[in-house]
Amino acid sequence: MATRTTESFGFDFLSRRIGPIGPRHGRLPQRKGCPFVILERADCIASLWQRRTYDRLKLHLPKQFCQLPRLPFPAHYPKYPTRRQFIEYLESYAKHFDISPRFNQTVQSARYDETCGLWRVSAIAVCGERSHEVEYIGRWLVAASGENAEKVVPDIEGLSDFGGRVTHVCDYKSGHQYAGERVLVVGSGNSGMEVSLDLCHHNAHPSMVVRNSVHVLPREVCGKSTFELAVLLMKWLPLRLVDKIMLLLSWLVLGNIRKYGLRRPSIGPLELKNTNGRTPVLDIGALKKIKAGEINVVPGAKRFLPGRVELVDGRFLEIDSVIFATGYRSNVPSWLQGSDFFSKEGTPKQPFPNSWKGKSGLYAVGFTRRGLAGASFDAACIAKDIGKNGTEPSLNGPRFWERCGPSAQRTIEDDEAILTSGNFGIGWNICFRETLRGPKKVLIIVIIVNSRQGYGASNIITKEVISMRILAFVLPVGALIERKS
Ligand SMILES: NC(=O)C1=CN([C@@H]2O[C@H](COP(=O)(O)OP(=O)(O)OC[C@H]3O[C@@H](n4cnc5c(N)ncnc54)[C@H](OP(=O)(O)O)[C@@H]3O)[C@@H](O)[C@H]2O)C=CC1
Ligand SMILES: O=C(O)C(=O)Cc1c[nH]c2ccccc12
Repeated sequence: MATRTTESFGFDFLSRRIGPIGPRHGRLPQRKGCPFVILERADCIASLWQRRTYDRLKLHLPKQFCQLPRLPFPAHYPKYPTRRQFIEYLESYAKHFDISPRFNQTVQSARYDETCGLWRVSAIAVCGERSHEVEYIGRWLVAASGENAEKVVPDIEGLSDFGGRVTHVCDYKSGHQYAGERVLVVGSGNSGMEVSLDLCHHNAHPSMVVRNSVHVLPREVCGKSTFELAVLLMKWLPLRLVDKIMLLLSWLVLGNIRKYGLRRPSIGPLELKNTNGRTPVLDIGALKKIKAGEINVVPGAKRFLPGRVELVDGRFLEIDSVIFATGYRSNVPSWLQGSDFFSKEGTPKQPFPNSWKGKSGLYAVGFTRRGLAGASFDAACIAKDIGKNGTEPSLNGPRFWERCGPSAQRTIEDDEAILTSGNFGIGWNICFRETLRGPKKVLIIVIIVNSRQGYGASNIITKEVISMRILAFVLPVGALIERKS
């Protein structure tokens, strides 16, 4: 039978994806002595990197911009680690710091319970054929489900009639399966460019849809990373001047890209990244293939027909397959309830660098469109903030939670419903829960007391509740939870 389990935590760290961001922010509070739990919907860490990236992928920023705090990449790693190396690094990171996410747990909802001043998170835990609901209760909630939680596939007319293979780039592994095929790659971000290049390497014939302006920068100028150069120049020069230098260098290395169907945006690459979040393409060889005519640049796709596509300029292209490299989106709005901290697109409304802290103990890590370095910044701010609260005298820290032991865990039938809850003042709260077991209704009262009063206090409260003449089954300190003062 499906059951529901409730667990209480002094500190909850919730993540639905343990990419580079999960272990990172899991690590920091641990150092501060805060217990936490990381929820992960996949069955492994770094699931995006393990399952949703192609074989040939390498980091396109130098490794020093992609490492997590307190454990650098191994010295023997190359400047641009491969996908495999990056995954191994993340796995060793989790192992080194003893970070064990709870896998196969998908958060359904998270909401702040005003009454007890705590976050309530409901997750579906899958174990083989069985699944059950788990409720986590905690004082803090960190949204770390990422900017790339779900793939974006545009709804283009006629796609269902196309008849050929249709894939999103997150399911693309290599061009091996596309040898000899005419492939339409929709999208010209870093994924679209790199997949088109990989297709060329496998003797496929890609046409890449570029519907908009795009900044293409060489990954390196004279053996030096363009990104690193930009970071360096930003220390002394204003953003717009750095952008001008980047564009000049790009022109020197790549030439005029306009004649290949690639228009540059009117705003410079770094300014555009800062204002719109659009990442410039860091070219690792696709441009050469475009110049050689091996990657055919085409305008927007208007509609699909069996075996072909009609472009917005009225041309028709015969194609065998379609790969959507049309990006990803956040899924925070689908599970975070009652908070106006996130926009409907699922990213914090406050811009960087103030996007990591919401109200009532809500935090966000990794939504700043600043790659791994941005997530690192958020994580450090959050850990520091929680660490500050954690040393308040009203809080007992992790020892309290250890003392709670098994009493902090209970299992209730899944047809239980929260009936009501009330704040009874003087440092404790009571939540009434109703459980329907067959025809009989049982009222369960979960007592939430200030931890410092311990079990003794909860007994007193229990007696008081009973003396209030409520017909009740009192759960023995079902959820002893630190009350937010
Ligand atoms: N080696 C590496 O390190 C790599 C890193 N990345 C990173 O991963 C992240 C995701 O990149 P990516 O997957 O490229 O996604 P992006 O969101 O960066 O790019 C999506 C692309 O799809 C286009 N697009 C969206 N909808 C349509 C449509 N209906 N018709 C035509 N084009 C469309 C967009 O065009 P428009 O601009 O008009 O919206 C854009 O060019 C980025 O941060 C990127 O830098 C990705 C690949 C490799
Ligand atoms: O990969 C991303 O989305 C990033 O935010 C980091 C990043 C990758 N390439 C860049 C080029 C310019 C500025 C940031 C990045």
